[in-house]
Amino acid sequence: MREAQAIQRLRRIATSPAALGLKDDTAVLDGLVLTHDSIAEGVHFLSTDTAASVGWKLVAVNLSDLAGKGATPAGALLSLALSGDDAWDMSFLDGVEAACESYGLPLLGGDTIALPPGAPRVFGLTAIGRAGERVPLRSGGKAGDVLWAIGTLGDSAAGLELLRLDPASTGPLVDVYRRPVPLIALGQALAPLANAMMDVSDGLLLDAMRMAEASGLSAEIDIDAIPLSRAFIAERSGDLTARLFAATGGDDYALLAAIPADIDPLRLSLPSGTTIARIGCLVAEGPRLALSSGESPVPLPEHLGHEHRSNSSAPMADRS
Ligand SMILES: Nc1ncnc2c1ncn2[C@@H]1O[C@H](COP(=O)(O)OP(=O)(O)O)[C@@H](O)[C@H]1O
Ligand SMILES: Cc1ncc(C[n+]2csc(CCOP(=O)(O)OP(=O)(O)O)c2C)c(N)n1
Ligand SMILES: [Mg+2]
Repeated sequence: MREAQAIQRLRRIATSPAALGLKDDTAVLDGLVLTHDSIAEGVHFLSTDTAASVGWKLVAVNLSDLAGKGATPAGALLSLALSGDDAWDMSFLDGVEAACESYGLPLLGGDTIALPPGAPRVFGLTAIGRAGERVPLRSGGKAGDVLWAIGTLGDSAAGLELLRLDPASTGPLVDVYRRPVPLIALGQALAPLANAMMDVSDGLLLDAMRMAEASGLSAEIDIDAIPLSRAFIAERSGDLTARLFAATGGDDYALLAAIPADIDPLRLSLPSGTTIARIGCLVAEGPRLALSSGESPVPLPEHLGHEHRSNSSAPMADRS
């Protein structure tokens, strides 16, 4: 089954208005922003990744969803699966602690289980945030809004490719893959201005299409405007192939915001070193997603980003 099919089925269960029809990254209940993301060995991290970086990543990917809604971290519940390797598990918790301390996220509780020997590691975290004066949804985009990317794209996917070639790889791209930085302060600064906002976790093109879909609009993206880091360009160049890789690789934990054209977020006093780039706009007409480079249209790549899909089609009876 595909992730989208599962969520479609879940929509019939999640009928509370707070669930926002499962059409956003978070739920919004009584002034709280709620999100839950899991990470699994072989799916979100490599067996060779350090335990502390896995703990950090679990917290960071959840905080990124709060950042996308401009929320302030208020608390977390951790789902911990002990692997039987005590040193690994302790180091994992060091990583969880470091990220919680860095972003002022109090751990409030959770659950602990032990995995059967050799089972892949899977962890979950529920992050709870306090909503700001406005919570920008995926669905709030207006025709004419400018699309802004906050943070660089493609670093993590490039880091993962380096690690696949050589698990001993190091450097800034590997660091972004292992220890993503949630853009909490930027999300808080932009939320009051944005008609729509979300974090980019599955790939810019897929997430931009989701924002356009939720807003009943079309997204136009200038592939040349996608923000790339110096490390990314040094590794892969800034040509069209590299840019499409950056726009579809996912795991970025950047933000995508739709902001009215008459507001210039570059005028805000954003934290120094912030990368923020005007990458396109939302329009009323046209295909759901259109790409261009210079003045020329660019055909959409086959895969716009990462979507989970189960490999097994074995019926339940065969699984026992
Ligand atoms: N197993 C699940 N049970 C209930 N809701 C789910 C489940 N999986 C995903 N969702 C909901 O579907 C929506 C989309 O999920 P997802 O794509 O994972 O969001 P994000 O990329 O922001 O983490 C969210 O509202 C999420 O809460
Ligand atoms: C070992 C490994 N293989 C592949 C990837 C790439 N990858 C896995 S999940 C994902 C997208 C984000 O994960 P998801 O579970 O969809 O998070 P969410 O969108 O729910 O925040 C990407 C790009 C990875 N991070 N690690
Ligand atoms: Mg999720």
